[in-house]
Amino acid sequence: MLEDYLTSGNPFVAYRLPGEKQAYSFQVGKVQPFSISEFTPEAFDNAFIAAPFQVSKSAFALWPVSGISLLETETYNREIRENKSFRLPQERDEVRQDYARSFSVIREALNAHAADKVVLARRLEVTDVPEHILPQVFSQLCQSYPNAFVYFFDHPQVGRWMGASPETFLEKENHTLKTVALAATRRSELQREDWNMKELEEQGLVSVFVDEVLKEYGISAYQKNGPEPVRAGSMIHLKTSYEFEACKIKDSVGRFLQSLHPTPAVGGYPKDMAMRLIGEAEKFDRGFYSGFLGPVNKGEFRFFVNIRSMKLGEEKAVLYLGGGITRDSKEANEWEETRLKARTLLSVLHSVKQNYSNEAIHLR
Ligand SMILES: C=C(O[C@@H]1C=C(C(=O)O)C=C[C@H]1O)C(=O)O
Repeated sequence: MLEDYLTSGNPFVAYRLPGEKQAYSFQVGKVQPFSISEFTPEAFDNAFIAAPFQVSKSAFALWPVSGISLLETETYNREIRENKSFRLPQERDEVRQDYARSFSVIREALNAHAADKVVLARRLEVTDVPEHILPQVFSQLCQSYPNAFVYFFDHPQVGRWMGASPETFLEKENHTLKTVALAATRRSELQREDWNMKELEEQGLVSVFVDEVLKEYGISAYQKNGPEPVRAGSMIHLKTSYEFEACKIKDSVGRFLQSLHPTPAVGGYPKDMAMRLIGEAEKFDRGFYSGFLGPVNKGEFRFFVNIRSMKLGEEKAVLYLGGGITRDSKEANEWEETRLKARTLLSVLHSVKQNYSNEAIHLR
């Protein structure tokens, strides 16, 4: 199925929801650019939504040409497992120095108390990624990350993206809305659970922001659990879960999405200043990275943050990797954290490539 879309050049969407066995796919027909403040589950029923990082830019709704099909993801080679011995190759000095420069722009602003947290992202480019291995990479991501939202889609107006996101943005199921405050990163083999002040603060700021948005919408009765550690591939994050009644924002779901996006998990705190600083420090457009995406169906929707993702094109993959910077952040640790996040996709790309051609992956 995915092979057919790729060879025919037809736009498509494929996704696998967290915890589910089956994936879905469809060929894209109608497309509608829209502002996320206009979103209602009714008007966008059956669509797959992709919203960019910047709220001022258009989000896109992609509708199936006809039906949505089930996609088997376990029919591929079961023997390919995430390669635990995978070693991320060294990156070029230039890339390393660019990151250090961007980091110092953010740090100076934080030291001057312009903001309390800013998420700094960078890119990592992998060359020699042939198109024909992509269906298997998707399938392998589904198998390696059963609790992630795994997606692969292509449309000329959005680009070709694949990822395995551990982060819910906003979900509506059975009259209940759910969101999370997810932040702070550790290697999962470090089993220690004594999170330090820096980690508690960077996650706490996401929680503070969610509390503020809920308050702005007059929502005072909500369930809040956490923070608790959650595993995402070879990492552990801290997560606070929120739940409240969907009727509280019945006529303002779109405006609510706009207020919540981007949370300080991928933007920063306060939001507007963090957005400005990201614009100054990062030398590229994030596009759909750290935006949100997911399906809408029968009045319900499941939106996830577009992280642990890559933009695909011309035999290459560009990974986007971010991490929260606070006044206590150390540059070398933050750099290593972005490399750790790269493992989510690179270890799978690597094993699929090895399986096909016995070749390792190459970084540009
Ligand atoms: C921004 C990313 O991840 C986010 C940032 C985290 C952090 O700063 O520790 C942790 C989880 C995510 O909310 C990313 O993976 O690119």
